[in-house]
Amino acid sequence: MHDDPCCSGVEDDLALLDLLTAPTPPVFTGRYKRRDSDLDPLMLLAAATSGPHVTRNHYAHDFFPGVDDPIAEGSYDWTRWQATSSKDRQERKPRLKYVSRQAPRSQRLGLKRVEEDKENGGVARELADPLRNTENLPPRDPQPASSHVEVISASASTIASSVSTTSAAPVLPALHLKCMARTRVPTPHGPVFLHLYHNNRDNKEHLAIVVDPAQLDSESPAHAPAIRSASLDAVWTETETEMDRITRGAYVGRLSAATQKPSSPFYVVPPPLTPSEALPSPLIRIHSECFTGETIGSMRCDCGEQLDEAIRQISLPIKLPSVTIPGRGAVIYMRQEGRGIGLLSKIRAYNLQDLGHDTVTANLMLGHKADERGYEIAGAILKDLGLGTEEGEGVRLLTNNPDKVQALEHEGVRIVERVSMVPRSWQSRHVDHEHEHDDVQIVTPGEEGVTPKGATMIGGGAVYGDDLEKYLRTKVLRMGHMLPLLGEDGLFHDQ
Ligand SMILES: Nc1nc2c(ncn2[C@@H]2O[C@H](COP(=O)(O)OP(=O)(O)OP(=O)(O)O)[C@@H](O)[C@H]2O)c(=O)[nH]1
Repeated sequence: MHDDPCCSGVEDDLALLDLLTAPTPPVFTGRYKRRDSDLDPLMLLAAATSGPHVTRNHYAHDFFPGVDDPIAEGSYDWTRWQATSSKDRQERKPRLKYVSRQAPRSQRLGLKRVEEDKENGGVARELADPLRNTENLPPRDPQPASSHVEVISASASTIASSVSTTSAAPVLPALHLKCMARTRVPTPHGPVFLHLYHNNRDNKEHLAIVVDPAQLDSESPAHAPAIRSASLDAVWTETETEMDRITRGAYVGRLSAATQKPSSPFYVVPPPLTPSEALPSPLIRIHSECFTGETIGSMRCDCGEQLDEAIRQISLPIKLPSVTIPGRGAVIYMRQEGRGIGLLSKIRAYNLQDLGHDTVTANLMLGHKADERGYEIAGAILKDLGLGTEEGEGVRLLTNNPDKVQALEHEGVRIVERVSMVPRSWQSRHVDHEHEHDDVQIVTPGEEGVTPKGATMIGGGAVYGDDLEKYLRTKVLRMGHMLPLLGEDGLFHDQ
């Protein structure tokens, strides 16, 4: 052993390496005292036995290009070794570069996707591709979380709008859906019941905004059937308490510190006072999420206004020959941002629209369909609320979109009437679209002084502007929305 601490360290390492790599296993004699060295003997051993590509942290990369790969830039091929002067060496200093032996991430993901596509008949790609999937969330487990979950299966498979191309529909698990909670929310148009749904299909929390203020008055007899969620009112577990039911919203009447009456699945709803044929069917809107229009008041679209207008119209009192009853219906709020393409793609589409393309072309340029929404979940929510069922009342649907009517009918929703959603900025120049029923009249709030004109979203009132005009015209001209356009001649033209 050397006395020089520097040399003795290296020699110790080499001796240890020799010993560890010897054909017969080493026997520790206690001659090598433990110390911290610059060279970790275990790393040396790992490097010597596992090949040049193994480093402490990287199992698929070389920071120093492999000596066994003469082609790699910077590597050293000893068979070609020639003595060079120190001047030459300085000129040809090898550049050490980071070299990865993995294919680029995009290529590896691409390959993985092709394999998944083969295995799943194309479904995996649709669900896993982060640029196509709306929220970058993984699909949920197709099985319900627990066996006691009350489920509602929808009647038919998802269909996209008729604007969609005819590619093969992915095979999806049967839809299971459940209302997890409900609560009263006061709004400028009156109280509503907000229902939150979970389902096994898309990992999103879809909502139902139920307008049925008559339910808050549990003392007076009801004139119309209550709009309640069957899955919420069901018994979830044998051990659930009244407080469990009340907390999740399964109660009747209005909650207060003094009144807490849980609903019961065995509770028989008293028959309505008014015969069903005299009642107008509940007014329904299937609304798609629009962060820009509803939250930051974007004037590129009328989505915020439409949401507000729908709640306002549904909340209007209904005047029957002998009595005026509160408005009733629901907005089913679907988390299908950007007509199903997601917020990220919608933001990109807006930039393409600023370049001069319309809303349909911008979607197509991004590799999306003009409309990627499905209505199976919306249909199942309506069914859970007892709306639009074959055996119950039909519904009146607030929309201009013929595809939506068709898609909902395909899901088994009984639509007895379509009610137009005329943009507020167009209302003054259009003929009055007020709904007329033989002896039923919707009370206009201005007349009664009940509620101010619906204007609750950011910016309030009517949305207007060039961007919106272009958007609305495209919906009429390219997506077949059923609204008359005002021509340059000053006349309305049905498209
Ligand atoms: N991709 C895309 N989506 C948009 C654009 N503007 C609004 N949206 C989305 O469109 C959805 C609302 O769709 P609308 O066409 O207004 O309504 P609709 O449901 O088809 O028809 P109506 O029932 O008549 O209102 C929301 O999800 C918005 O986020 C846009 O320029 N591009």
